[in-house]
Amino acid sequence: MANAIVWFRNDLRLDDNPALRAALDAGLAPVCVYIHAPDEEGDWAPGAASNAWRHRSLAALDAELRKRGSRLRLFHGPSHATLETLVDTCEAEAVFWNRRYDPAIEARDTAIKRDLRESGVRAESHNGALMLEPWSLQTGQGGPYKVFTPFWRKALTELNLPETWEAPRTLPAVDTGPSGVALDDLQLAPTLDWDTGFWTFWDPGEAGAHEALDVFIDGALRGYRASRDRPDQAGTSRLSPHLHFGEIAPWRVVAALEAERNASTAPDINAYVRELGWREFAHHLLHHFPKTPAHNFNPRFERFPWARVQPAALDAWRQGRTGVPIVDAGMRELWHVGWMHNRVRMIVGSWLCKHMRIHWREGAHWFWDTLVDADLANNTLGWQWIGGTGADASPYFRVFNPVTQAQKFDPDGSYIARWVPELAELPVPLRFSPWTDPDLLKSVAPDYPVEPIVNLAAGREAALAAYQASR
Ligand SMILES: Cc1cc2nc3c(=O)[nH]c(=O)nc-3n(C[C@H](O)[C@H](O)[C@H](O)COP(=O)(O)OP(=O)(O)OC[C@H]3O[C@@H](n4cnc5c(N)ncnc54)[C@H](O)[C@@H]3O)c2cc1C
Repeated sequence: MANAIVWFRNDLRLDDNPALRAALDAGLAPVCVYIHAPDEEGDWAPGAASNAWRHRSLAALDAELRKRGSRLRLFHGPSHATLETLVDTCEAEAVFWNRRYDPAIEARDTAIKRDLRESGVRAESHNGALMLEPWSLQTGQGGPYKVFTPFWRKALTELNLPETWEAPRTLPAVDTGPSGVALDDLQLAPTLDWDTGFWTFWDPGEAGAHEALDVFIDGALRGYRASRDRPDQAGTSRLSPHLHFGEIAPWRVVAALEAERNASTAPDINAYVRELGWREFAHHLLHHFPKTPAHNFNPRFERFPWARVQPAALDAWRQGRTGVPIVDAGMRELWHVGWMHNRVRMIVGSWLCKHMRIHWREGAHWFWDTLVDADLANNTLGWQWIGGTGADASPYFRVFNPVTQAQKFDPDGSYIARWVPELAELPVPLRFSPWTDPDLLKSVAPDYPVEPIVNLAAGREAALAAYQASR
């Protein structure tokens, strides 16, 4: 049996893995490799939380491969040269991989594919991450979509999801070629154990992804439409890091949900699939507007008077010490868990970009380093949306009031009490705005800021004035 390199990247799974399947369908024995090359990711080398996740996910993938008689070989980049060496030393006829869509990676992969083909090697990339390729939909005028609703309406008419595919129970063992380096040599795991809190919440790897999906289907799916906005409840699937690392295919998620469809679950399933649609839209935008991770989608914001960054104020936001409980709860959840509820991502983002008037890029970079689901397409869309600078965005003049947001989405203050425990002794209404009773606040939580770092009303007015001035 001849060999093929299967180059794993953000597709750290065996089931529903089109590249692995292509190698097997071609009658080739897969040599499974992962190449660590963060300097090839342009300005967006993976952050610390992402690396911590990847370390465990690679270990899980290797364990799954070994159960089947194969193994994962790990290498340091550069990717191009490493693949060429592997083709020679493993006597491989072909290289298969699943596509990634980050601009720097797309450019790199295009060059690698061209060069491999020119040297007579079969080089093939597949879609392992999305329900629709980012370039597959066009507006009536022939351009990219910039608004989600028409994009998704069109996408629903074009969706043709693949059947799910189970990887074989055994895979050929290939002995030729280098065995690679040890996982620890990639230095992905943190040297200080700041991530210990993560692993009570998460189980990286394909089995963990399947488990998270099962938990969601047995629990939060029913009622998702309403509870997805409630950070005080386990109302969402928490599949985002699993989807980002490709530990589960989106079409497997949809197939599992569709199996539950009936008159009562249909609204929740439709709402969930629509959220997956935002993920598709984010990749569509990133593909067509590759500069948006660093530049405002809406060019008029190039003139916007963002505030000069005060390091102490930015640190207060990052560390959850702004004096606004729902903002601080979100930022502390992020630090402890590597994840934050979507509603709270919007609240902390609005606070940063509007009340503090700090450029959304600062927020995007902090999320990039601290989120286990950090994803260039989704993070860019999320920050440009909440910053008001994006394609289909919340307008800049819509300034979230963090007190009314907390009252609405954390009505008994339990999310705040969980992540800002020093405020748990306060009566519920005061947990939303503790500065309104400074004496009680000082007696209950002497170390908590007595007032917000930006006055709510004044910050809102200043943001709106800056917006007006830049029009
Ligand atoms: C400022 C900001 C930054 C964000 N950064 C990221 C990021 O780096 N990575 C990331 O995956 N998501 C990001 N999001 C989107 C969203 O917050 C997360 O996808 C969601 O909270 C993940 O939780 P879940 O899996 O339980 O979501 P669920 O509600 O269970 O949704 C299911 C899946 O749909 C997708 N999805 C849901 N909402 C969105 C959305 N608004 N945009 C794109 N895809 C979505 C995700 O893949 C998610 O796993 C960001 C949102 C904001 C406002």
